Amino acid sequence: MDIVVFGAGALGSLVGGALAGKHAVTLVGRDPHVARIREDGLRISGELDALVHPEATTDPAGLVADLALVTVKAYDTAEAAEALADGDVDLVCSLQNGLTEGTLRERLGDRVLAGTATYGAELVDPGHVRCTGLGRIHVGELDDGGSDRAERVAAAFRAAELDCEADPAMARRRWEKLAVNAGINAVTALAGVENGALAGPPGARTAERAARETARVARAEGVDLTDDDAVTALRDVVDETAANRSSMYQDVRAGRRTEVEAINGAVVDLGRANAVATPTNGTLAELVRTWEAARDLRPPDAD
Ligand SMILES: NC(=O)C1=CN([C@@H]2O[C@H](COP(=O)(O)OP(=O)(O)OC[C@H]3O[C@@H](n4cnc5c(N)ncnc54)[C@H](OP(=O)(O)O)[C@@H]3O)[C@@H](O)[C@H]2O)C=CC1
Ligand SMILES: CC(C)(CO)C(=O)C(=O)O
Repeated sequence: MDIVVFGAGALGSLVGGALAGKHAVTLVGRDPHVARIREDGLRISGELDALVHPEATTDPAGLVADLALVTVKAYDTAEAAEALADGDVDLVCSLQNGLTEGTLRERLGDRVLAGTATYGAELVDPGHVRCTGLGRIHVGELDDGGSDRAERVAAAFRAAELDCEADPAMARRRWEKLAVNAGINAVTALAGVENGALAGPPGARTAERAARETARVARAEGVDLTDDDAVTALRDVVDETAANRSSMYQDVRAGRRTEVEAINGAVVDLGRANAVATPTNGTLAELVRTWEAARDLRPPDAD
């Protein structure tokens, strides 16, 4: 399968590098990371160990592939969609956090599949990505149901020894992941703690309130996700990734813009549209925005 990975940062390099052992992979990213890959290959360390030689480019124009994986940060999704629309890709699958598939579908139509990833990845140096935790990738149709094309994508991932399955209930899966991220990411980023610090009070209280709010918004959107489902998923991830720093914590430590708008901000926006109160997500979003604003990391049109 010819695969383009659009956004060869941490997650894109890990997944794209793993796929490169079995498929023709092109990573689309930035220098110096791309330049190093072209010179010496891509080193994968940590829970996975490989040296692979995928194609790599900084030029997003004219991409041709059977499958394009989208692994840019949520706030770069529209730009990724625009670049892919100018190319010739049969299928597009997001592995991003946040409900980004709508933005992709607006520009790319029904070529877009939904996806979630719980592998942990950190970019160590140009040309070197570390797998900080094994996880699972789920792919499927945005509006649920079985899907031959999702099965083909999952089989291609499994052929490269990635843990992946096609999920006929991706709407629930995406909202469950959003509830987990709404609970973990902002709390760990603001408190400066690893995920395991949310295993008990006081952190667990805030995280679980945010997850429950997200489940209520999911149900208002027609997705069958109970409060208990959301809290159980949160607790499972806290346990499984206890030593991990969440991606938002990593962004804060690095002084980078976060994905708060696609996570807690999205819960608040969709809650407002459905008359569902989301006070905890609202407070978490405002606190992260305050941190971003103090460092001039907010987009120009942000309030
Ligand atoms: N890292 C992880 O463990 C996990 C990440 N995720 C999700 O996956 C997504 C990606 O996360 P992560 O890999 O950590 O983020 P990174 O910032 O490491 O990777 C994104 C990369 O895409 C690049 N990029 C953005 N736009 C373009 C463009 N137009 N052309 C070329 N390159 C571009 C970025 O470059 P630049 O910064 O210079 O714009 C960056 O290198 C996020 O939604 C995240 O929440 C989900 C699960 C786990
Ligand atoms: C599941 C979790 C919280 C693991 O850290 C994640 O997806 C992230 O850090 O963005």
